Formats: sequence, structure tokens, C-alpha cells
Amino acid sequence: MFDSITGSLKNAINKIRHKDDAAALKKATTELKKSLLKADIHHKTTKELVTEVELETKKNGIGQDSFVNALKNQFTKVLTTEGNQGFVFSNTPPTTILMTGLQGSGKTTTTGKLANYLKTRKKKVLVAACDLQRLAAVEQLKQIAAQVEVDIYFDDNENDPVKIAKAAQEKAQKELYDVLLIDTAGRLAIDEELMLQLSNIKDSINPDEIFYVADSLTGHDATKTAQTFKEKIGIDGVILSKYDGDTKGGVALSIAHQVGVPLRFIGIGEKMPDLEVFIPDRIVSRLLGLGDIEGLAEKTSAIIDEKKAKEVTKKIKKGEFNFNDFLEQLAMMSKLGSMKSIIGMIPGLSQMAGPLKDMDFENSDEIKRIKAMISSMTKKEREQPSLINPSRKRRIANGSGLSEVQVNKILKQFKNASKMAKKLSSKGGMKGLQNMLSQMGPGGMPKIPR
Ligand SMILES: Nc1nc2c(ncn2[C@@H]2O[C@H](COP(=O)(O)OP(=O)(O)OP(=O)(O)O)[C@@H](O)[C@H]2O)c(=O)[nH]1
Repeated sequence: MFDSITGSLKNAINKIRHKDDAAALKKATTELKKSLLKADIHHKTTKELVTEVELETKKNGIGQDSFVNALKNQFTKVLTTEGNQGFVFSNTPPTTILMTGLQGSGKTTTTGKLANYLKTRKKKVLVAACDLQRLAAVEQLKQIAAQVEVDIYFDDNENDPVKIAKAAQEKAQKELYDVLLIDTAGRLAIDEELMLQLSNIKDSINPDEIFYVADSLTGHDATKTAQTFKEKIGIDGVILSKYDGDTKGGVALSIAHQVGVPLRFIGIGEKMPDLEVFIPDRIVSRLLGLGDIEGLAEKTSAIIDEKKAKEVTKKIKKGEFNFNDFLEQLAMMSKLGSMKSIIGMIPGLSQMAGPLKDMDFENSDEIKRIKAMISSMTKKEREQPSLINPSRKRRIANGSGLSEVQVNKILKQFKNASKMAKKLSSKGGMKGLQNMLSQMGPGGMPKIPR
């Protein structure tokens, strides 16, 4: 998700090789500034962040470790704004969310994604179709609701969105829904009529939170419109849509700081599972290429049961992650949405996000090769990859139709990844970064040979 920023941060970090090298720190901060601006992070945010990183590194003694820690702290500071993180449930259900945004920002799709996010977490969700501005919007929401299997409230005979919102809320209260998501109308640009309509809905239903869906492809305009929505109707969170199409990626890192409202979720594709929760410290971990074990486990537990997710995390931490776990994860991952984002959550694998980002699980040659290799292993070998000696490798290569070189490389890659995962998920994980960076060449992890 953040591969280009992660890559340039790595370049900045690599400028510092020795302790107390002030000239190297200068080079690193110059590189940092250049890459943040190139990523389209707001210039004010960039300036503040770079200055603070430099000060903190100097204060703690110049070195790669202290520079990485300063980056981690300062990024977390920039991404953290007063307000809720992720999805927060009200003490008195239904938690009512007003979804707002400009026309085409992805508001209706995002309403469906959020409904799906909550549904996979076993919540009873009702969506309300209050976008009466665009003719097809109600129909679109009906289709999306059917797709993610949540209930929808609409009224084709009513043309007052306030009345529809109110009736939806009554239904949600009476029928004990956990969450009510209200899709509202958008406009091509901010206008008084839209703001008045939203204010009226807000006054009538008193939502727990108002989310503003901003199109990340509009760059700094996304920040500006969010600001205006905040001033005019008050918003509690921003959801950045279409982040998958944003090659620069910096808006996500400065929008909360600029608008003063937390970024809650990011849309990373057109499919319903393509919604990522935005928790600052987890995002920072991914930005620095350290993955997000906690996020992965949380996401995983929505698909498989929580106990199993914990088991996997424990296995990773103990370095016992084996090929059976790998196959199981692979089958499950295809249900989790974008490959790029999943890879970014696995420590040590985030550098592969580039080559693997568009991977299609069913049809990918790389995955087919790995599966072929695993299917030629014995039960014991899958459970205990360390058993695989040269003669076993030859047998596996023959059985899977791969060359010995290919088998060797895949095994090595698996071993390295589990080692890194173990190291980085431990308490001293930050220290592991230094080792990880020194082990990796400029292209990240070695590619699986074709
Ligand atoms: N690639 C990508 N496309 C997205 C994402 N979110 C939404 N879209 C697409 O953006 C387009 C517009 O989305 P809608 O949900 O219809 O937009 P809207 O804001 O509800 O529009 P109005 O109802 O007209 O206000 C659709 O084609 C969506 O599939 C995303 O995160 N990534």
C-alpha cells in the first residue's frame, strides 16, 4: 500500500551508516524531505516532520537506530489526531453513521465496504438509501447490500432524504441492528443546498459519527474539501477512497494533520473487501517496512476464527510457521481482498508488494509453483521444513516439475521470511529493522526464479 514511500524511507535510512555522523544525518533528512514532498505530503507537514526527526535523532545520539525510532515517533504523531480510530461502536446501538462526500468520491461503494467490514465482524448492519440526487444511487446501494448480504432501507415513494433517514433509524432501533449506515447525496462541488440537506439529516437523526469520503485521486483537493465539510457540518472521520490508484500516496499521511480529523479507513480497490482500517501506529509499522502482525491477525480473525488467528501469530513469533500454515493462509488470503495490502502486513515481505501487487491467487504462476512444490513434500516436510536436505530437495524438484535451483530459492525465501517475521514480531522488533535493511538488496527480497 505504501511501497513507494517505504522504498524512499529506506533510502533515507541507509544514508546513516555510522554513529555520530552529522553529515550523514543531513543527507538522510534531505533525502527524507525530498521523498515526502515527492509523495505529495503537504509541505507544512513535511517541514514539521523533517525538523522533528532531525531534532529527535540528534537528541538521542545520531545513528540508524535512533533515526528509525525518530521516524516512527514523528510519523505516529503526524498521523494521530484527536478523535476515534477505526470503527467505534456506540454504547447505545444502533451506532449511526452518516456517510458524506462529493459525487463520484466513492461514497456509495464505501458504504457497502464498511457494511461488509462490519458484517464480517458479525455485526447486524442496516444501510439506508438517502442519496436521492443521483438516479442510480439507490439501485447501486441495493445491489451492493445484496452482494454483502446486509439489509437495506429505501422508500421509492419518498423524496425527502430526512424522512428516509428517520424511518431507517426507527427500523434500526426497533429491530436491534448494531449499525446503521446512511448513504447521502453528493454534489459535483460543495454547494449550500447539499450542506443544508446534510445538516437537516444530521439534526433529525443525531448520528454518532459523520464520515467524509474523500477521493485520494483529487490530491490536495481531498484535504481542502474535507476541511470545508468539517467547517460546514462537522465531520468525525475521513475515509480515503481509491488509494490504490494514487501512485504518490502522501495525502493519506497528511490529511489528518491538515484537517484535524482522524483518517479512519482507506479504500484500496473496487471490491467490497478492499477497505483497510487506518490505525496510526500500525500504519507507521507498514510504512517502515515492518509489516503489521496485529492488523493481519485482526483481519484474519474476521475470516477464520479468532483462536486460529492467535495461533498463527504465536507460531510466527515462535518461528514455527510451516508450509501447512502457509497453504492455509494462502487459501484464506484470497478472501481478504487486495494482495498488495496483505503482503504489506507480513513483516519482511512488504518489499515484495510491488511485484506481487496484482497477483491473482488462482492464476498466479508464482503461487502455482509454490503450491506444486509443497504438494510434492511429505507431511513431515511440510510441518518441519528444516528436514529438507539435498536428496529431499531433488525428490521435491522432480515431483513438482521445478528445477532444484527454484526449489532452493523458494525454500530460502520461506526461511528468511519466517525468520524476519519472528524477529520483527518480538519485543525488540525495532532492532530487527537494522538487520533486515542490511540483509536486503535495493530490490528487496530475492524474486522467485521463473
Ligand atoms: N479503484 C477504486 N475504485 C473505487 C474505490 N472506491 C470507489 N471506487 C469506484 O469509484 C466509482 C464511484 O463510486 P461511487 O460509490 O459510485 O461514488 P459516489 O460517491 O457514491 O457517487 P454519488 O452517488 O454520485 O455521490 C465507482 O466506479 C467505484 O467502483 C476504491 O477504493 N478504489
